[in-house]
This record gives sequence, structure tokens and C-alpha cells, in this order.
Amino acid sequence: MTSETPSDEVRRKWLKPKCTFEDVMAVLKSSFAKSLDLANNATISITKKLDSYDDENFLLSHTTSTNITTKYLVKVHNGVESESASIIDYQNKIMLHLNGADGITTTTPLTCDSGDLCVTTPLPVQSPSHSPSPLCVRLLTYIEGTPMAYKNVTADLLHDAGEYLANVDSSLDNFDHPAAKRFHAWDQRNTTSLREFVQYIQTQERQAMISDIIDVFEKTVLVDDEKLRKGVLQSDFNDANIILDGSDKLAGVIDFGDSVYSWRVLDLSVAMAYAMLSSYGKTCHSLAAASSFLRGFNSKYPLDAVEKKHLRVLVACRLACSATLGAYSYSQDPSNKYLLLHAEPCWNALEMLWKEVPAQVVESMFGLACNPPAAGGTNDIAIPDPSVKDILVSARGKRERTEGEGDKIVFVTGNKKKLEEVKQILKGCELTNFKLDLPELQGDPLYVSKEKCVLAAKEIGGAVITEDTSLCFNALNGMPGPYIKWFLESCGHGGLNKMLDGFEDRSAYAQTVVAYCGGEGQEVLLFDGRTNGVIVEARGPTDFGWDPIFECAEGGKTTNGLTYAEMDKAEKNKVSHRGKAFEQLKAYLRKEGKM
Ligand SMILES: O=P(O)(O)OP(=O)(O)OP(=O)(O)OC[C@H]1O[C@@H](n2cnc3c(O)ncnc32)[C@H](O)[C@@H]1O
Ligand SMILES: [Mg+2]
Repeated sequence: MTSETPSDEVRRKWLKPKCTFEDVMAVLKSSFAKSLDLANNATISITKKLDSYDDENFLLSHTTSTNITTKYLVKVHNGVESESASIIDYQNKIMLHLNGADGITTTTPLTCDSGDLCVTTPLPVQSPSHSPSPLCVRLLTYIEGTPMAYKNVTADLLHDAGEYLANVDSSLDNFDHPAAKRFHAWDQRNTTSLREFVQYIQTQERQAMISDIIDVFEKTVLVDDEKLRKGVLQSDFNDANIILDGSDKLAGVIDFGDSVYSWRVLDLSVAMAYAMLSSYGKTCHSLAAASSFLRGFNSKYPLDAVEKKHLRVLVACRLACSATLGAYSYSQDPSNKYLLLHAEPCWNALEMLWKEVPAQVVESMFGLACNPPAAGGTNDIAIPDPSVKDILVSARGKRERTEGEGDKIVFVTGNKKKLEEVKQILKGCELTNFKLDLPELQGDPLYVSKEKCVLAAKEIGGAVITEDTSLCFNALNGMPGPYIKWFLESCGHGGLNKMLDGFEDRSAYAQTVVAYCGGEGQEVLLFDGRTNGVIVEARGPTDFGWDPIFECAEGGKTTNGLTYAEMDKAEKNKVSHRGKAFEQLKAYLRKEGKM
């Protein structure tokens, strides 16, 4: 390891370039005239400044005397990196190594008039007392396209990005450079060095969470240092560094500024953390986003057992690093409220990953992404994040009651099979049905059911019933619970069974929470029915949800030991979660004279 220490993070703030277009033009004219062919009447102009965290990047438009225009990128390095010629050389070599290998495209450096691949010259920096400082300037080819950050990211795109990074890493397995073995605060192998920055985090609760992550990292991951495969990493595969072409296919990867020699799996965990924050991840699928990326990566660059074991903690470490160093940046520049705003999605993703969703569930999802079910079901594990609000609410209109519907109670569901069962259970009650795909809300089963009913009452007008059904695994503290629909769609019966592999306890309970509302704005009443059982390999007809894998543990000889799918409907209704919940509703309606 070379001499850089964590306090370089502090110096990076002072020595961040602060150049004008004129400053940059002057460097180009004095040091890159040959590459830019300026003697032969080629013209250059800087068209804009591009985003950068620690450096400064400028887009250059170059037009030859024959009117051919090409774009280039001018990179002015942070003063800290500029001090180390070997690190800049390392970045240049890595790009030249990767470009063209395995279908990979990356930017590559052009030579200066001196024959070197960069020039170091005094330029203005953020801290007036350090200005000007010697900064390294490079002229790089520009990959045409749009950063993924500005695109509508999908699970498929993340999967492809995962494959792309796997190719990059395979190629980097054949690359080495002495400068790669350096200290870098953003290298998650150094997660413990985050401790000195925890004090800058704004709330005690978040400070405690970060400290907890660092402790867990130290006790469980760091101890496996020797077992973890190592190599040179790209280290920053985020959606600003992934370029897409006009048909939204991967066109290239840019920015090797964070590249280090470290644990191979970190390239993946960093990218998974960023996938959680991508536009797909943010719109209620952050774990699905990470899983899709993982699925693509692992299909080309299979992880080993130790890497898989630590993936969840390492993804958390990256989010923790971004959030914590973001808090530090804010403490250095409190007028910049944008820094706080920018960090919030990262904190949300971290709180979800570390606190809200049980570790076993995350690990099961990641496990499934590495071993997708051989047949049936899709491979994307589309669990919505628990903390995301229903964005459709305000867009929903109200439906008028149809003639003949009168005062009948409307059972609102999008599920035919539920309706069949409910009609049987509520025989004798004036019930009508309306098929509506209500949003799949997040939260505990009682909350989900209640909110569903509020939405239905708003849309339908008059008395409505809704229900929400959960399948809760005891070994997973009740998960998937209300998210069972997503798990079932994504993983199938086999995948649900696999989630419990490694646990002795395969017991579960089915829960239906029926919600009744007399009309819009009125109180919502809840009726909770539960039935105990065990999760087994599928038995019986497969026409209703998870019926074939739920073996009932109640009801004596006629039902105990049979899966719901193996029972006839009348038998199921007698013991089922739904039967129990609707019997309570029936009793209420009778009491109120509504039935
Ligand atoms: O319109 P709604 O009423 O919400 O219908 P849904 O099908 O979306 O139902 P849920 O949101 O309650 O999700 C429950 C999931 O569990 C399945 N399911 C519900 N009841 C079941 C039962 O009794 N046996 C097996 N699977 C069931 C159902 O197909 C869903 O995949
Ligand atoms: Mg539903």
C-alpha cells in the first residue's frame, strides 16, 4: 500500500479544480496542439462542464479543417491525484488495456506534445489559499451516448449492465499495475476507516446504524480477507459511468478514478448499491434492481461461496460509505443543502436493506439471483420496497355505482379464485363484485388491508369489502407476508421452498385480513383470519396461488396434512385463513342487520 491516508479525503475538497473554460483552453493550446491538429486550422471549443465529484470534466468539440466534428473529454484531476503520476499512469494503462477487449469500450487518453499521456500545470482550485495548485490534465476520447442516469432503467438493462461489468472484471483479471495497490477511502476493504467520519452524520440513529454496519463488517467480512479473491477493480460502476447508445444498449464504461486493487466482489457490490439507487431501483424496486444486476454479473463471472456470503453486508458498506462521506462533505459546506437532498435516497435504501427487510430475505433474493429456478417463473425478483408509497392514489378517479347494484356490498378484488371462495363462504349475503387491480401496498398486513379498503371505497362509492392475503414464514419473521404475490410471481413454488433451505423451521401461517367500509370516509373494520401450516414441495392442482405448497396443520383428519390444493373448496373454506376472516365479517354483518 502506498502513502495515501484517509485525511486525503479532506485535502480532496481543498484541491478540487475550479477552472474556467479559458483556463482549460489555454492548457489545450499549449500542450495538446499536435493531437488536436491545431496547426492545420482545426478549431476547438469547450461546450460544457460535466458533473464530477472530485475532479472537473469539460466537453470539447473539435472540428477539422475539412469540417469533421468529434467530441473529446478534458479531465482536470483533483490536486490529490495530480500529485501521483503513477496513479494517473495507472488509469491510462487500465483504459488502454480494456478498450476493445471482450466487447468493452472505454475512453482512452490522447498524447500531449511532450509524448506523455497527461500534462501537469498550475490551475485554480477550490481553496483560495491553495490556489493555484499543480493539476494534471488529460485529453480523452468521448463515448457517444447518454449516461444510464438519464435513462429509464429497467431490470433487463441492469441485468445487461451486470454482464458488462463481469466482462470488465474478467479482462481486469489479466491486468496489474504497481499503483493499483493503494489506500482509497472508497475501497470497501477499508470500511473501518469510515469510523472517523461517523461524527458528521446528522442524527444519532443514523450514526448508530453506520457504526453497526462497520462493526458487522469488521467481525464477519474483514476476517475473511485472505479468502476473498482479489484483483484490479473499476470500483465505481454507477449509472453516471455507464454509457448507453441510441437503442439503450451498453455503449461503454468511463471513469477509472476510484480504481484500486481490492476484493473482486467489491466491483459487484458497488454496482449493486448503485442499482438500488437507479431510476428502476428508486421506483419501489431497489432490492429487485440489485438482484437483476447480480443475476447478470453472476451468469458471466460466477461468485464463490465466500463472496456470496458477504454480498449483503458489502452492498450496505458501499451505501454506508456514500452516505457517511456525503454527510462529511455537507459538514464542510453547510450552505450546500443539495448534498443532504442528494444523500437521502441513499439513506432510505440503506435503512431498508439494513433494518426493514430481514437479512435472510435479502440473502434469499440474492441467492435466487445466483441460482435462478431452472424452469418457470421470471428471474427478476420483483419485491417492492416496504417504504414506497402508492403513487397512483391521486391519479385514481371515482367509479359510479351501476344500476341494479343498489345497496349491495361490493367485494373488490382482481383475483377470480378469491372471489369464488368468498361467494361460497358468504352464501346468503347480497354481494356483488367489482374487478379492480388495487395497488399492492407495503406495510404490515393490517395496514395494507385497511389502506386497500380506503382506496376501494373512494373509487366504488358505498359499502365495500376488500381483503389482503399474506403467507408468512415463521423462520423469516413473517416474510414474505403481504409481499407473497411478488415472491410467488418471481420465484415460483420451487423458489419459495428454496428460501427456507437452511432453516429447520418450515412452518408458516396463511393470513387473510378482510376490511369492510360502509362508504367513503367511514371507519374501516378489520377481520383477521389465520391458519397454520408447513411449506412443502408442490402437491395438487396449481390453479390458485401458493395453495399447492401450503400443507395445512389444522382441522383434524379431513384437512391436516393435506395441501390446500389437495382439498376440495368446501373443506378448504372450513379451515382456511380466508374462511375464518370472512366468518367474522359475516357475524358482524348479521349483528348489524346487513345480512
Ligand atoms: O386484487 P386483490 O384482492 O389484491 O388480489 P391479489 O391476487 O392481488 O391478492 P393479494 O394482493 O392478497 O396477494 C395475495 C397473493 O397470494 C395468493 N393467494 C391469495 N389467497 C390465496 C389462497 O387462499 N391460496 C393460495 N394463494 C392465495 C394470490 O394469488 C396472490 O398472489
Ligand atoms: Mg393484490
